[in-house]
Amino acid sequence: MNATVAIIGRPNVGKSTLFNRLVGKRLALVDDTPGVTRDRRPGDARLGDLRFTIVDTAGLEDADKATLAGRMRKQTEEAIQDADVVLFVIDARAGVTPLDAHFAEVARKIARPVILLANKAEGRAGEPGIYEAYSLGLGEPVPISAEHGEGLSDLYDALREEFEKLEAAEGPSEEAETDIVIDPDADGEEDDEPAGTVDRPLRVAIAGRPNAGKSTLINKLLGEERLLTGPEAGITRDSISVDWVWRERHVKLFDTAGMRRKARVQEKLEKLSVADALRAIKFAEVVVVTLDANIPFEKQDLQIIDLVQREGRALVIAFNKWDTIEDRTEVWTEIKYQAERYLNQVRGVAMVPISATTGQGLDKLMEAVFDAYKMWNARVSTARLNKWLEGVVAHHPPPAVAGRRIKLRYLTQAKTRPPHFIVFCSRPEQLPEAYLRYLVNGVRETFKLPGTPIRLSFRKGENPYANKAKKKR
Ligand SMILES: Nc1nc2c(ncn2[C@@H]2O[C@H](COP(=O)(O)OP(=O)(O)OP(=O)(O)O)[C@@H](O)[C@H]2O)c(=O)[nH]1
Ligand SMILES: Nc1nc2c(ncn2[C@@H]2O[C@H](COP(=O)(O)OP(=O)(O)OP(=O)(O)O)[C@@H](O)[C@H]2O)c(=O)[nH]1
Repeated sequence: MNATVAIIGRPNVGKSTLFNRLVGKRLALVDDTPGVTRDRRPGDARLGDLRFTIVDTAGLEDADKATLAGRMRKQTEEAIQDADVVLFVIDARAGVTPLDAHFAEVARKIARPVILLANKAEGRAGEPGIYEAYSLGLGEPVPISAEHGEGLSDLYDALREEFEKLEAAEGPSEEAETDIVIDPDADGEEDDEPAGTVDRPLRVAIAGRPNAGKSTLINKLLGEERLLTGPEAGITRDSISVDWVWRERHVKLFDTAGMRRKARVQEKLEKLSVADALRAIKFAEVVVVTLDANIPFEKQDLQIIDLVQREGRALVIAFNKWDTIEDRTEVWTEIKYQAERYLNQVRGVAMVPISATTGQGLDKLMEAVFDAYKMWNARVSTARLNKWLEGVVAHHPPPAVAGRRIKLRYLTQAKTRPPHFIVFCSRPEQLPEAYLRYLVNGVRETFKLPGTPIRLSFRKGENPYANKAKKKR
């Protein structure tokens, strides 16, 4: 795979310097007059063992304020069209400017993975800008100094991760890409619902251990014996996908091991299915983990659920073969009880009893799939988060460690799909695990995110707004 990576950002943030750094030759013109990069130029880049094509986007020759934003939008969209990954560069010393914010909105709407780079971060002058960068909603900024060659190993890690995802997605699905379409509306947790159209079907994986009924489930959903009449078992190692429409919404379903059962020797199956599940999970936005309601929460089931959680996918659990259960009330009570015990990390996850053979519960299952997807895309405004954090600090502050209280200063959501929150605090390394869980559960309950994997990271630092205020003083 030869990936193409585009560098975008407003004039003068250091795009050409970064380009030169990655290409290793003085190809692009660097100047501190904004707009000196006149062309979109490609170069062969290397970073560690990564090889890729890097494209520097054109600068804007005239600095006519009235047309700048519009022209940048057009140019950026063009550059992004051919790119697999986008590097969005801001100047950490200048902080987030309105033009950056406008630009970030364009970048957020595109279906490409974006890595946010806070350039000119050498020394401490870039620090406030780095914190501010979280507010762009493009994930965690990677501080770099293109000029001094600092932060390149973090850039390497970020790129590598994206390349790996691209490679994984290159398998069976042509359009399996890591979309980062998220809601630019910073003011609420409603989300746009991008997937479900012809162009962007919602990617749903059906995972579960052998014999749980995955193939039967997919066949029933599709209403035809599609999977079983597919290519011969053993021909492909990839999971297979089928397109399907549910209530006018387009869905791409991925199955895992079903097809291969006949081709593989029995003893291999136990091991394989987890690796297979992982593969399907990586393609998917929502994963339906199918359990046999007669024997739910086996070790392998929990392993698969754990994988989904770790991969940060939206999750729904289907309890299949419900037609074979006699005392349904009793069994359901028991399942709910066990779920509390085993599924603490995805508290409140949607659980749906189904029968893949009779079709019972399948509409409920699909409703749960779309609901889970919606939550996975949720965005909570910074204002609401900090209002909540204020209450936490007042009533359940973190414990004192070695006689000093750890201060929680600021909370913001850096990313969706899944929701990822960043807490700025003093001495993050000393916050106890239990307190972290307390915060995650608090966020989950307060902002109504049951069952969604939630990421919460800690950063050492001040409240970026406090910093700004200080600067002004
Ligand atoms: N301090 C510092 N300055 C940098 C860094 N990277 C770039 N610069 C400076 O920032 C200025 C702009 O850099 P360019 O690479 O030309 O910026 P650009 O984004 O390509 O600009 P346009 O071509 O106008 O779009 C130059 O003076 C660079 O020397 C850095 O890491 N630290
Ligand atoms: N009674 C009942 N049996 C079911 C149901 N769903 C699947 N089965 C049966 O369970 C067995 C396994 O179903 P499959 O669909 O092949 O299971 P799978 O999960 O695809 O299995 P692998 O191919 O091994 O991964 C078959 O005998 C199915 O007929 C259900 O809802 N009710």
